[in-house]
Amino acid sequence: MSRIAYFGPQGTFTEQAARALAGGEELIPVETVRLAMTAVREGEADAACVPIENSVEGVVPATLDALSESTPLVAVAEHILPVHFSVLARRGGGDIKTVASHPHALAQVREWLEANLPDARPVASSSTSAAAVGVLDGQFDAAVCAPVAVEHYDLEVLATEVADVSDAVTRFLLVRPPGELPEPTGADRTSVVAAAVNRTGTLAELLTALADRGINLTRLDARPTRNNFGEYRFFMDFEGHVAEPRILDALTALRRLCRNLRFLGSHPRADGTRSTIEPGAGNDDFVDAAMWADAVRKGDLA
Ligand SMILES: O=C(O)C(=O)Cc1ccccc1
Repeated sequence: MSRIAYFGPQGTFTEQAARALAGGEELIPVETVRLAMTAVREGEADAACVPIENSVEGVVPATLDALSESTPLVAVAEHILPVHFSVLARRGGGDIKTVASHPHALAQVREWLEANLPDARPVASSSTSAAAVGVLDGQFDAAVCAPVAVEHYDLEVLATEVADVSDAVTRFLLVRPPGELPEPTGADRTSVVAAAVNRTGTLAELLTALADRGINLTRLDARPTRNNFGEYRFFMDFEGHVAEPRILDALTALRRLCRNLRFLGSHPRADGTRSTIEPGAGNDDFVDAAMWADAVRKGDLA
């Protein structure tokens, strides 16, 4: 049985995603996203389940930072969860003066809190379940949690189905040390993080390397390198799988353009969306062009 570290404690959205991605495996709750990945890097877990991006709030910065540091990990699977929240409080508790949750959760219920708990001060906690634990401990008066949290924490449900944007979703990754990659399916996503040299036009060059090969970008985020003020790493997700000639060609182009390029995985997309293939940019076109160039080089073609 594999050991899967997940961003816990018990009852987080990430636990729900981990169950969907690796249900029969041993699930180990870990306090932060970074520590979940450290558990994998240090061999205490075989894989980690972490949140990566939300349709309302965007990327989870802690996940990007942990993916770019230390030894490489690659994403081998993803899961998308619809996200709505339950608001929990101590049984028989008094006024709600503080309401705690993960910053992503607070950002997604801001309007609801203003309308329903206008006097409560929002307080950031490390995860939605950490907020529930804080309510039990008397640290906060209410917590904005995943619906499953009530199964783990003896708290009263003040409200369910809370969400300012009703169809919000969060995408989660299963990451593990580099090894055999999942097979390409035609509906895949590839991720990289690029440390480009700091000169005019470098980001445009990276994006052009993809655009020239007809590769559709699905996410672009920048995070500071932390060492040099003004220097950034670019996280790019795009359609396709490294096993495809067109994607491999793009990766080698990116590698030439970057001071440092880290491959973060190729895996099937949870939404099943198949890659867009532009005219002249299919895998057959790349194979055919490479064969033609090879023949020219060998002098087989006039
Ligand atoms: O704190 C959690 O439950 C998480 O898994 C992170 C998170 C927070 C808010 C929305 C989706 C995921």
